[in-house]
Amino acid sequence: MTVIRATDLTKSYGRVQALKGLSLEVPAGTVFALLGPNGAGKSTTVKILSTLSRPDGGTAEVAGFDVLRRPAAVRAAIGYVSQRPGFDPIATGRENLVLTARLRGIPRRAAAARARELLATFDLEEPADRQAGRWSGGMQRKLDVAMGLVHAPEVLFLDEPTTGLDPEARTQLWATVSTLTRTTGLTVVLTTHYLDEADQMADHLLIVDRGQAVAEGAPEALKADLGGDTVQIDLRSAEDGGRAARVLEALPDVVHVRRDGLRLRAQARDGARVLLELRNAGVPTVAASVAHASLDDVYLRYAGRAYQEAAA
Ligand SMILES: Nc1ncnc2c1ncn2[C@@H]1O[C@H](COP(=O)(O)OP(=O)(O)OP(=O)(O)O)[C@@H](O)[C@H]1O
Repeated sequence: MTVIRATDLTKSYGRVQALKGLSLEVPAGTVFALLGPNGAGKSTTVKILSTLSRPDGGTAEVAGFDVLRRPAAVRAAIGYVSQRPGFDPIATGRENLVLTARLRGIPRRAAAARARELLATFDLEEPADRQAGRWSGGMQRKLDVAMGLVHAPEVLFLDEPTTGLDPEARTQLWATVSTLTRTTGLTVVLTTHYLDEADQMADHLLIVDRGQAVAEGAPEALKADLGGDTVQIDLRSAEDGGRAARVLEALPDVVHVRRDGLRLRAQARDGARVLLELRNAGVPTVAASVAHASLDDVYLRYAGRAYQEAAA
């Protein structure tokens, strides 16, 4: 079942075209990640889907409601956790949750019960009655996510949920979110510029570059589509580079041979065999490595530039 469907979304801010016709479909009960470098258009997409911003063109439906015609119904069906903290630092964690629930129209007693339940789910019972402003960054982030879940939404939007968190807090948040989707059927849509986060968390991934979707699928499938191993070879001279490229291009099962100065990269079904063929052809190498294809390789293949380069 599809819980979000967006078609051909466009959005400009003055002369900046943030979205140039982006479409997506999110299956219910999954973690769906929008991955891309800063400025790719991820936040703009999430803001449109959560009714915080209007598209210039295109359509979007969330939980069966059109975002432009039924914004109130969409808002009732979703939770939204922005990049910036949303809790009141002077109030305790419990007070923040109860207040959020009351603002959502939940009666007093039920609000207190929901707060208790969420504090337990997010392992926040210990600091619950201390001011949230004094909590650790990881705890505060969990509180923000818990506040987004107070009214038990169908869909939870998380904009860059782990930016600024230490590795342990990130891992904890990933674990909690994936448990939630498995146990409650919640659909999570998150944006991230971390390749490892997208790789580990997402059931389904949409790679966004310059306002457009460039690739889509399960992380494992996207990597597998590249054809197995990534081979990287460093050569001594441009002449050796040319020879090596010719050897690689003549091999079956080797694709996307790219030269970058004295470095050669290619996708191969059997990376070790490629290195052997190069040795048999007598091409000397300075260094060589074989690794499973990563999301970095997926990005390079579909966006046509390295992820680091795009992020810079
Ligand atoms: N309110 C705004 N006014 C002007 N330009 C904007 C505004 N919001 C976004 N933009 C521009 O639109 C483009 C897409 O921005 P968006 O925030 O959607 O990207 P992003 O992929 O979410 O990146 P980030 O992680 O930096 O938020 C960028 O060029 C950005 O500078």
